[in-house]
Amino acid sequence: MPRKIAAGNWKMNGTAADLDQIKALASAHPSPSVEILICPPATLVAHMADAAGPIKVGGQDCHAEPSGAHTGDIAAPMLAAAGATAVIVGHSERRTDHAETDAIVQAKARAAHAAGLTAVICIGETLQEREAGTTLSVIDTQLSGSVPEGASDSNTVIAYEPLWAIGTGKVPTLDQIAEVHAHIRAKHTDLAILYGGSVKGSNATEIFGVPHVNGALVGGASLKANDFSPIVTALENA
Ligand SMILES: O=C(CO)COP(=O)(O)O
Repeated sequence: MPRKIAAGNWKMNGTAADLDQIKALASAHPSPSVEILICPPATLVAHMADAAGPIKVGGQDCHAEPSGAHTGDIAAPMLAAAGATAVIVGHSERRTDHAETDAIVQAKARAAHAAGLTAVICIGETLQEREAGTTLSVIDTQLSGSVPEGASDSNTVIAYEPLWAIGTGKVPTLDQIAEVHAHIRAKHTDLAILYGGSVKGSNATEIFGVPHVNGALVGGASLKANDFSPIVTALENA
């Protein structure tokens, strides 16, 4: 069975004052039966790792190189040294804002593996691609281009995040989630597959009931412990 993960992506939100949220989350889940992973901005990784108790901490991106002249970038070994155990790579906001291709995402995932981090590789279709009926072929291209050789349940997680569901409050139907997750499962039998896009406490239970959904990658509802905790509980009970 793949691992079960309730993951939060804080995106470009949070300062030291928000570490109270991680402390509250840790005290609400002192011995969780699923993995809880929070990916704060890079400025908070080390602080959060100190305060997180049983909660794992991850980065939101890493460079493909382990060091060098890359102003503003963060290397995977730096994240590991700061206490991270995972890093998100290929989030659609990075693919869009920073023109990251599948090849770049794959190189970043390799860098994550080399640093001993779990790579949380994000894929997903745009609304136009869904309406054109090309969702599964887009997923195939992203999977074959972004997932490196040597990916296993211990070092790689796939996050399916349809772009049109991110931050919009729109969630695919359960059948639509099921179709894509089954498609990914057929190619990656051992990897955890997370769903992401407008997951909340109110819809988590039904989403976690979909076959081959092994958890969630949550944006907005991961910022506050009171919002994220019910999602963790829903996954524990799934
Ligand atoms: O992009 C996401 C997580 O990486 C999803 O964001 P929301 O949960 O805010 O829709």
